Formats: sequence, C-alpha cells, structure tokens
Amino acid sequence: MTEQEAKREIDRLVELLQRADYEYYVLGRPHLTDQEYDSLFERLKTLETRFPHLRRPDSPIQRVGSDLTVDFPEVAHTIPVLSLDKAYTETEVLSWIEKTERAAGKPLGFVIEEKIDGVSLVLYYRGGILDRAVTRGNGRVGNDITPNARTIRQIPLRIPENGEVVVRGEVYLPLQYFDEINARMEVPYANPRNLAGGVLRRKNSAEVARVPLHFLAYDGYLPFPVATYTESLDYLIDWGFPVNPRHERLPAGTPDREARIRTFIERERSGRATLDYQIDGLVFKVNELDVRERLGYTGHHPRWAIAYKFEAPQAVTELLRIDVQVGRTGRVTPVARLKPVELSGSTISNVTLHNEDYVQALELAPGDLVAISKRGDVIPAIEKVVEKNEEGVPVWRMPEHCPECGSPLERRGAHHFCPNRNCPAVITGRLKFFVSPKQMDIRVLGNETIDFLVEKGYIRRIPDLYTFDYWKLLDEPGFGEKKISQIVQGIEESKKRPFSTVLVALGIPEVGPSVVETLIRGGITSIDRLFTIADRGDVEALTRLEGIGEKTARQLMETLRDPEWRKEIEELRKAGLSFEEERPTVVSGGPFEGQAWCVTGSFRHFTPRSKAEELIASLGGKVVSSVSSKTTHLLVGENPGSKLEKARSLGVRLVSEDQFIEMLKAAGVDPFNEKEKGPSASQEASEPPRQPDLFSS
Ligand SMILES: NC(=O)c1ccc[n+]([C@@H]2O[C@H](COP(=O)([O-])OP(=O)(O)OC[C@H]3O[C@@H](n4cnc5c(N)ncnc54)[C@H](O)[C@@H]3O)[C@@H](O)[C@H]2O)c1
Ligand SMILES: [Zn+2]
Repeated sequence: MTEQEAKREIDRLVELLQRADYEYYVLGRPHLTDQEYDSLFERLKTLETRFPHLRRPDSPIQRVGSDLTVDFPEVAHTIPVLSLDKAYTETEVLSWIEKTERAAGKPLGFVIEEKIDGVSLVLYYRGGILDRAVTRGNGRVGNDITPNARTIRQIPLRIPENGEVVVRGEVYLPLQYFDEINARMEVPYANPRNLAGGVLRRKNSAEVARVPLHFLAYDGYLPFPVATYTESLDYLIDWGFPVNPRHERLPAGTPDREARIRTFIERERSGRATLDYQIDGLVFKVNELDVRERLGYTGHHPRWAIAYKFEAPQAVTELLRIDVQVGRTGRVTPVARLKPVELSGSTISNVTLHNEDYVQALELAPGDLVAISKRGDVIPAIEKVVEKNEEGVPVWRMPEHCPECGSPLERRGAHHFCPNRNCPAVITGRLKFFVSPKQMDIRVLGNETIDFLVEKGYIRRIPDLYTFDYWKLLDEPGFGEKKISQIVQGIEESKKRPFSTVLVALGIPEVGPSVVETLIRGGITSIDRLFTIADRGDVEALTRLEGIGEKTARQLMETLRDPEWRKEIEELRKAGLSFEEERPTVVSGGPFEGQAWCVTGSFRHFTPRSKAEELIASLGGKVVSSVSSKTTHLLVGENPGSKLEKARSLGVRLVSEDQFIEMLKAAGVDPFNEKEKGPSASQEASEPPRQPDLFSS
C-alpha cells in the first residue's frame, strides 16, 4: 500500500467514523451496526499503526466519540470518562491480563463485570447530596442533566458521606418496558440503548420521569483512601447504590484463574439472552487502585481495563461476482464471491445469498463494498452494502436458465428451481447428501468418489448405490481392493440405519429431521402409512401434528404420489433399507412430560440443534417448532430469533443452555455421554401401547 493510498483511506475512515459518532451519540439513530463501526475502527487503528505520521489529531482512535448537545450546560469532569479498549477472543483477554501483570511487575487482582449496553452517566455528590449528574460528553466535558437523572429511582439523591464522591454507572431501560414505551415514541428507536439515550436528553424532565430508566453503578471515587476497586464497590453498596451482582472477583493469586474466567465468559454468553437488559460484552478491570493510577490512560481508554465483546467485528470487502449453485432439490442459490477477507480467524471468500429476493433486498451488485458478519459465530453473511460500485452496475438478477443443464428455471415461492430431475447437479447433490455423515453415513463415498461414479455413468440414481458391483472398479485408478471392500462394507452397514434416518436421507423437499421426528412421534412410523395418507390425500392426518404445516404436508404428499419417487423407494426397500421405525415412539412418564419446548438460536454443546430436541423428546417433552400460548419452555441459544420476543410476551419460561444442562442432569441424563442418552431402561417396561393402525386395510 502506498502512502498516498493510506492517506486517502485514513481520511475516508475518519470522516465515516465521525459521522457515525454523531448519529450514534447525539441523534441516537446510527446507520451502522456496532460491529461495522468496530470493524472500520480496527481498520483505522491498523493503518495508524503502520503509518504513524499520517495519524490525524481528530482521529476517533485518539479520543472518545462525543455525545455533547447544546440543550444542556457543559461542565468539566473531574475524572477522565473514557471509552474502553476492546478484545474479541478469550485469548486476547488472557494475553491482556498477562501483559498488564508484566507492566505492573506483580500478580494482580481482576474484576469481571457485565458490559451493560446503556448510556454512561457520572454522578457528583457533595455534602451528602447529588450535586450533578453529567453525561460522558467528550470525556473531559459533559452535559449537566441533573434534573433528568433525579427522576431515576435507583440513583440515590442522598448518601451518608459528606466528602466529594464521584460515581460512574450506566443508565439503561429494562427490556420488559422497551416495546410498550417505544410504541409511544413519535419516531421509534432501534433498541433500548438508543431510547434510553434519547430520553435522558429530553429537555422536559417530566417526560423523562415517565420512562422507567434504571441505573447500575460500576466505579466510585471516594474522598478517603481505599486500596482496591472491590472495596470501593462495597462502600457504594453500603451507601445505597445499585451494583450489578453478576460480577466475578478474582483476587491476586486466585487458583485456576484461567478456568474461572472461561467459565464466567461461557455462563454470560449463554445466559445473556435471558437477562432483562442487553449486554454487549464483559469488562475486565484491574482491582488494585494504585496500579490503575500507575498504568494511566490513553486519550481513548484506561490501560487498566478491557472490554471483551461478544460480537466479533464485521469485515468490509468487495463483492466480485455472484454465481448460482444448483442443489439436490433443484433449488438454485446465488453465492457471493468475495475478495478474500479475514474475519474472526478465518478467511472468507464465499457467502450464500439464499435467493433472488434476498439479493434484491440488499441491492447487491458486483463491485459493491459490502459488510460481512458471522452469524452465531459460524456462518458468514452479507449484512449490507457499505458503498455502491462506481461503475453503475445494476442490482443482480437470477439467470433464466439452469447453468448446469440449460433448463428454464421455475420460480416457486421465494426460490428458483431447475425442474429437471436428471440435471447432473441434482443427481450428484442428492447422492452426496444421502451418503453424508449426518445421513446414511457411508463415509468411504466422499464427494470426489461420487463425482467420479456419476461422471463415469456407473451410478445414476440413489438405488444404484445398492445394486452396482463395486468390484468393477478394480481397474480404475485409485480403487484398490482395500478401498472397494470398504465401500462394500459401508454400503452393507448403511442398511442398518433406522427408518427415521432413511426418510431424511432421501432428501424429500421440506422433510428434515424435525419433521420426521414429529411424524414418528405422532405414530406415523412406516413408509406404508405415509403412502396410504398420500393416496387418500389426507392432509389433516399430517397437519394435526404440531410442527407440520399445510405446505410441508402437501409437498410430502405430492412427492409420495410421484411414481418416480415411489419406484425409487420400492427399489431401496428391496435392497434391504428400513422403511419402518422400530423404536418405542412416545416416551411417557418422562420428567418433561406435559411440557412443550421450543428451541431458538445456536448452541455450544448441541449442534445440530436436533441433539437438544432429541434429549427433550427422550425425556417425554414435546418439541414444537413455533412459540404459542401452549409452549411451556423456550430453550434460548446464541443469536436467538424472533421466538424470544414472542416467548417473552407470552411469559413462556426461558431456559439458557447452561440451565438446560442442569435440568438434564437433574433428570439423570448426562448430555455429554452419548451412550447414556435417553430414558433409562426401566422406561421400556412402561412402553405405551402402539396406536392402532387406522389406515391399514
Ligand atoms: N453504530 C455506530 O454508528 C456507532 C458509533 C459510535 C460508537 N459505536 C459503538 O460504541 C463503541 C464505543 O463507544 P463507547 O466508548 O460509548 O463504548 P465502549 O464500547 O467503548 O465502552 C465504554 C462504555 O461502556 C459502558 N459500560 C457498561 N458497563 C460497564 C462496566 N461494567 N464498566 C465500565 N464501563 C461500562 C460505559 O458507558 C462506558 O462508557 C464502539 O465500539 C461501537 O461499538 C457505534
Ligand atoms: Zn439443471
């Protein structure tokens, strides 16, 4: 990168970040997400480090973003009120701790707190009364909003200490009030933090009083010497300040410190969705106050604290082009090809774009600069266009023909499909899915082998897998006796898979593991039952099962009435695959009996999510796919969807991953010991009678 290029990028970033600061702090209506902001911030920081002489004095790296407004008088702070340095991984936090102890020259104590996503406020007490409440402002000067702060119940107006006391804390709006209060706003706010910030700056404090803002204190400057932060927190608690009890104290020399840090992070990460306020990370702080003083501050943050953010920063990169891929169901998916970019430890160059509408909603065109994030920390997604391409390339459209076989594409709902059942992409896609580890698990047949077998014309359909004589491959390069006997053995073993696995592996549109689970738990335990239902056109028999909608039911029946699908299934049955489920279907008397569980988000210990669902079912609970008034529990993972809001509004019990594990343990299930999964043997004795087969003749 030339110096000139660097200068241009630095200028652009500084201006972009300054505009974002104004929108965020003053207007309360940001147009960037925090992760996008953090990503641009990190980029600027890298450039400033590489080109220190290009550093601008007004750079946001060198100072804190200002929330000053002209509506309130300005007053100078007597303490520095700054931002926090950021870390995005546990490793970064641990190395910061090490580095800090090295700088201090001795082992230190640390406190870990929740980083409340609210608005910073500094309280000044003199003669035992609240004298001033001041916003962060630009870190040196803030706005005096004392009348507004007085309306917040948790802020003590009087304290039993006459000297000068300064308390820092966070003003926030509990989530339970957000929707209702936001509905009353002329222009609704995007989140509780923006709302709290906007309300706190109202000129009329009677309006502020109508919003139940809350406060949590996290820093105290006392008029007498104390040695540690925790000591000062204890004084604050004594004097009536609300201090968040969810914090961890790690005195110098704490045994197993690293393990305790990891445990705390994990607990907070999985528990945050069940809190009544938003946190965007944790704050690690040095406990010894003399060390804090020695470490001091940069213009932007204290050197004695660091924020660990849950959400990794997003990356910004160029969209090179959009390709389409044809999947095993014939569905055509646009895929973004990106200029490779680093994002939380991996390099990203391809991202799925789902369908044409998705691309159009994002208004994507080749050449655009786009922001990428990792959803649930795994799947990268394009969040939005940060800057349009300069050549005026129009928004991308779906091609009219299948790129694999040339058939005209058909649109069904939101997606486009190649209708040609013999499209090579559909055939290899189905075969690869069928043999994949989560399905029939015929591992020796990897993607390359399948491609080879199809290309050579040895295998054209799934049943061919069971009739082809693999020993014919002896002459082919790469196929020795050993490999062939492994294939033959793998094929033989796959015949032992239960019906539920076979049914999913067939890849019937709309029919995934949870639908199959629902069918079987609902007593539809064989393919013949399904054929009968399909032949009679009995949609009801399927839709009466919670979790199976009209669309899924119709799709399933249409597929099962199709002569080609039927032929394929009959051939597989003849080959020895199982088309009837043999396990006891409903577990009764389990500890979760009578409960209806819904699951949202992603989990550390239960991937795929069906692992959690299986456990719930094995304990007698019902697993439902959407939250309704009948739902009793919502298991909440990382990045929960709209189900969480719905569950909250219905008062459904929220269960975090850790709580779930506790419940499993209480029910006698060790979720990490695969072999002991499910109810104990004693349950078999009370196996319920099979439902009478209403449909067999
Ligand atoms: N979306 C945007 O356009 C935009 C614009 C500007 C800033 N931002 C976001 O804000 C961040 C920088 O802003 P910032 O300096 O206000 O916040 P920060 O993320 O640097 O964190 C510092 C703030 O955390 C708060 N906090 C909450 N709990 C705390 C605790 N236990 N201990 C100490 N502090 C605690 C305090 O208010 C403190 O001022 C950026 O990283 C970005 O994510 C976003
Ligand atoms: Zn095709």
